[in-house]
Amino acid sequence: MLVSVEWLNNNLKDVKVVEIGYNPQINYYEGHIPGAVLINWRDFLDDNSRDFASPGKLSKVLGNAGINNDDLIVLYSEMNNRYAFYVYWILKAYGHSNLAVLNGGIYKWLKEGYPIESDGVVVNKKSEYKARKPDWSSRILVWELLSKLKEFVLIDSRSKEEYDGLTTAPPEHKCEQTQMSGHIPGAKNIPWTILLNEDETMKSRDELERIFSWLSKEDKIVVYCRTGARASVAWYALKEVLGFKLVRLYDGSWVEYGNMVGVPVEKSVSDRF
Ligand SMILES: O=S(=O)([O-])[S-]
Repeated sequence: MLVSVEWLNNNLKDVKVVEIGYNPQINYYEGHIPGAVLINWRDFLDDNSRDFASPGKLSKVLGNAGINNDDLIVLYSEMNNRYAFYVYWILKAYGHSNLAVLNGGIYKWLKEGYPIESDGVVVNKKSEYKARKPDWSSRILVWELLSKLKEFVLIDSRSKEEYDGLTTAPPEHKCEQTQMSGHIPGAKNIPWTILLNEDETMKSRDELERIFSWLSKEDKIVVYCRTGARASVAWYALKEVLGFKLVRLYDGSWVEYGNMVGVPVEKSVSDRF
């Protein structure tokens, strides 16, 4: 579910607002939505790998933030809300269905003149959260992707420059290069920014239908980007807005694929790396 800034402002007392922090998390301290707790996106991951937190760890993270299983969680994040969609995808897998992303995130909130708080970190009374074992039917791992590559309709949510092989990372992630540039063979490039309006809200259902009109409801769709965050916006648009049933996120994405030996890669320009 997407909620508007107006709706959130009217319902702040009845929901748990969570800002998903990236590094550095200065933005939260400079100003955040009143009552919003800060949880870093890495807290949703395992401590020692890029896999996801165990149900035990997730229960602790959400419990420490004062969140209960029945709470309506409203997520927003830095980086154009991309980590809010990513965490939405993770929490859905863990069975938290009372979940929303703030449409347009903090950018839209500020633009509309709603109040912010900047007097330190919000600390809620701890609660007893119980995360269930995750259902990863919306996720695909690289071995399955590679073994059935031709079965899938692949959507690459990165920028055209990344897709074309001109760069391996967007400017905000320049330090984290991959060995190879290009894209997974057969993938179609639908940069994630196409799905958003200028005010960072998601495009209307009609506009999204037009963007994805080349897909059929039976297609087995796989979306990917560099680490899974931008592609989670496409996953949301396809699954939650347009109702495509067979859409999965390859969260290993280019950071995994572009560092693998011997996997097929397509690029639109000659090798520059
Ligand atoms: O948004 S990202 O995961 O591609 S860096």
